[in-house]
Amino acid sequence: MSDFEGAAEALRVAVGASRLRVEPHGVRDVLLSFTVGDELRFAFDARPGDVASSLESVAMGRREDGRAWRLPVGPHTLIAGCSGSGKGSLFWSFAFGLAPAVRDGRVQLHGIDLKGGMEILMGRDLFTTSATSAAEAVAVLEMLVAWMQERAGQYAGRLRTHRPTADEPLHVVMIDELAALTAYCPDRDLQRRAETAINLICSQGRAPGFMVFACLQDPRKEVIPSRGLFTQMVGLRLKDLSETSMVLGEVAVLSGAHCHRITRDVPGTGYVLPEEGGHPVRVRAGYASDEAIREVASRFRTSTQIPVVVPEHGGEPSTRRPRRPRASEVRDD
Ligand SMILES: Nc1ncnc2c1ncn2[C@@H]1O[C@H](COP(=O)(O)OP(=O)(O)OP(=O)(O)O)[C@@H](O)[C@H]1O
Repeated sequence: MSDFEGAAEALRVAVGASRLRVEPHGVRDVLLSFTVGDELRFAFDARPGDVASSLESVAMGRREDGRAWRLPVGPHTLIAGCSGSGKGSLFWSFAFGLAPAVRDGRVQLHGIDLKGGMEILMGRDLFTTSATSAAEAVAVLEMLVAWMQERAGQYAGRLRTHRPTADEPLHVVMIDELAALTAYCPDRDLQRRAETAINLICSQGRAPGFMVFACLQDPRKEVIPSRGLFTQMVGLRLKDLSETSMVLGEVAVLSGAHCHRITRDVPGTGYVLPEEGGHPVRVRAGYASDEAIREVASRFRTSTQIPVVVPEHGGEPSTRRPRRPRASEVRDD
């Protein structure tokens, strides 16, 4: 087996394949799988999800074997990739996948984008709350923690798993750059409160239906201490082998996750560990243009938007809790 692993790169080049996988097959045999051509070389468009979707997983794009790439909706997802690796396309593919459920009220998205809102404001109609400053982000996160704990209290001894409905939606916090909140935030108090709230949602949110989907450039522990609370990771293009190992684990690197070898010309490409187990799979997300984001946001807009209010002269930021939309108010266009 190790002889074949050692010769794998030479064999791959000799055959002209884009990829060679070497794995044991039974007790004595070795299986060599060549991928000829590259399914993921050309970009393709992100599309809104299926209206009848069960909310268990979201169609994000394609896998290297040509099959559709579906990402489990949660509970908590971390997308790591350096600048320009295409995190935006994963952010929007995920939001597009949930868009039909946003329109029918089963999902509420909460967008946090501390890069001046450049990313989320384009699709703001999909978001129940939009935070573009650390103070706003903390207001939203603390509101969600309070809702989560209230719902968990109501479920205690009665229900163990949340089923999203328009009355009790799934809440998904979507963070454009997690480190802007947890590592580079100039206000230490807001940073501490944001970290506490994210940790609480990541550790207690699954059962009552509160999830986090966050993007991150730098996966080091100093930058994201709560990395271990995220239940699934996607590794896009990363700087080096040690970063790939931080995101997907050493075993995944040994079995072929090569985020550090992804080239710049295929943004949105990364590796995931499939739910069913086995080798890491190379995937690519669909591309969401600005026009597509605006179009999907207007078509699937949420009927519940909550203004985030931050007092001008100090004091605690707050959000106004909305009345839950009645079924008759849910649009059907
Ligand atoms: N799936 C994709 N297919 C084709 N092009 C893409 C895809 N995803 C992103 N791009 C393009 O790649 C470039 C970088 O993408 P993006 O801004 O999403 O990267 P990023 O990882 O968010 O970077 P940063 O962290 O600096 O914001 C953009 O020009 C974008 O249009």
